[in-house]
Amino acid sequence: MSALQLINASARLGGRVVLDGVSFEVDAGELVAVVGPNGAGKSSAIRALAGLLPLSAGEARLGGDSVSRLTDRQRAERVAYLPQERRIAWNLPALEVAALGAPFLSGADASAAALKALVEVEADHLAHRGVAEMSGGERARVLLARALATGAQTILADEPIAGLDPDAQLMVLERLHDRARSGQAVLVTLHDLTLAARHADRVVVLAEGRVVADAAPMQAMTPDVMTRVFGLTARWIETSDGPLLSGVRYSDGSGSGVRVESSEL
Ligand SMILES: Nc1ncnc2c1ncn2[C@@H]1O[C@H](COP(=O)(O)OP(=O)(O)OP(=O)(O)O)[C@@H](O)[C@H]1O
Repeated sequence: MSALQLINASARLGGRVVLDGVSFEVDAGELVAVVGPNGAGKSSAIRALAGLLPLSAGEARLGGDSVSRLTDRQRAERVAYLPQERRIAWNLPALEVAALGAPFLSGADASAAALKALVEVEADHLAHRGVAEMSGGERARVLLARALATGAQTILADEPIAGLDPDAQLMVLERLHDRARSGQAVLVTLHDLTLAARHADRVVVLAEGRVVADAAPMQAMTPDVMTRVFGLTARWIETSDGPLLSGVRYSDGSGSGVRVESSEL
């Protein structure tokens, strides 16, 4: 039984189809990355699995049970959700914010779990600082610590490395990888395709609310898929640090028009 599953999931927002028959699953012990262009439906898929986006058809399952039939408490016990939005309403110290991730523990145990999670994301030096007085990247680490403090079987992290410096990006992916290796199921959305290739066990490519590919990274993000989904002519370069994606954007988005820019992705 998979830790999480979307089965033919469809959803609409504001009258638009945002998920259109999406199916994929993540097993315990796996780190799976969802990639795709802006608006592809990545956050919608994560929100559906967290029980925050109702489906018009199909099913989202956590631990084999339909998310729609779980109580709020059961969902909170089974899933840690790191939203893309990093706003925190109150200027609480980081330790207290991280402790919110462990609501089923008593005060001292919750604080211990929170501190452990802050250490894990190398943010324990921020433990007593108010989150409103932090940089965006520092706050991102605190919110990741809050998600890790839950100890839930499944971690859903929506763009967990956005806005982080390069060292912190690698650190966060390594921590999530560690969590997968210790038996949790981890689903992340990523825009950095090179990091997705290096850190994910599997990559799900979404475009316009549909799954275009679901396979090991190099099988999922083929040059053909890069062209069809991202409008890039892309090639993977093998380096001693792992694969590196080099892409060229063409002005007509087809991968075959006028070359306008070259970049490392
Ligand atoms: N509250 C909303 N009301 C209406 N449409 C929405 C709403 N939120 C998102 N959408 C639309 O749903 C589609 C999917 O959005 P989603 O946030 O899932 O994409 P995404 O792949 O996560 O994008 P990004 O990479 O930009 O974060 C987009 O077309 C978006 O405009």
